[in-house]
Amino acid sequence: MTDALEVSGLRKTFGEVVAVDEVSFSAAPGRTVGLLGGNGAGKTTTISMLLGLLTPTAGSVQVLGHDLATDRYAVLPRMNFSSPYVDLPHRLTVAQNLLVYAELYGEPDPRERVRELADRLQFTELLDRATGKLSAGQKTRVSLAKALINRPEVLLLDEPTASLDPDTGDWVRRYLEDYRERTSATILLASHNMGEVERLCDDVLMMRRGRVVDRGSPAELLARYGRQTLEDVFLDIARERRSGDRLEPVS
Ligand SMILES: Nc1ncnc2c1ncn2[C@@H]1O[C@H](COP(=O)(O)OP(=O)(O)OP(=O)(O)O)[C@@H](O)[C@H]1O
Repeated sequence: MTDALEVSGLRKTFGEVVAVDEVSFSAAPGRTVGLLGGNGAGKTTTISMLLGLLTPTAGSVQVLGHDLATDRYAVLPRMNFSSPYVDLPHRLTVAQNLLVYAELYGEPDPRERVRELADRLQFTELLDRATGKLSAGQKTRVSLAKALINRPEVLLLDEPTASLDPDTGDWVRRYLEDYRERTSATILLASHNMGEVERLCDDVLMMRRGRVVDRGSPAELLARYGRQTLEDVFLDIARERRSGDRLEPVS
């Protein structure tokens, strides 16, 4: 079976700054891969290259069997993303913004698709509000609706529950689990929320200064570091102690 995502030797430099270095991983259809790392670790830069928004300095990205560098238009309609860093136009209402995307993706009945998503993600009462006047949490929900509008087979999520209160955050996580179950979508999730990563991800890549410094399923990582939570594993990696070139967990 072809992997839905296949990333090989990905590298991105901005002048002197090496933002992403030698990142390789793959994800089979239906799997969820987590990107974990502190501020500046390279998560957003990696996602931007997977979307074709940034051109890699080196390496390759295959999505659903297509090389993103040469064949991106074959695959962009089948993927989508949400990111707190991308703002929708403020003056348009939520419905107007989402309609633009529904039309762009060629939905046969764009208005019905927007109504359906607003209903599913429980923000029907926001449809006629100006997008710029929404709270951060409301924007996050609308951004998720935008990400799901074309029923993506590959979904890239940068901090999907940022700014959500715990109850709404939990609701979004359940929604994503349900979406994955219904569609077998492949999800790449960058998050600072360790509980979220532990719950949703089959595989986790731990990033530090642009590199993947450890990887495995949440259970494997917990066992390897002898920790109870991914948060503790994360702290071990963030406060690494090196022996030669080997990364050793801090006891
Ligand atoms: N356009 C740019 N020009 C110069 N440097 C950049 C640019 N974009 C990112 N960087 C640098 O690349 C590195 C990785 O940044 P990136 O945004 O990918 O990290 P991140 O893991 O998403 O961090 P955060 O958790 O804070 O969002 C950082 O050192 C950042 O300053």
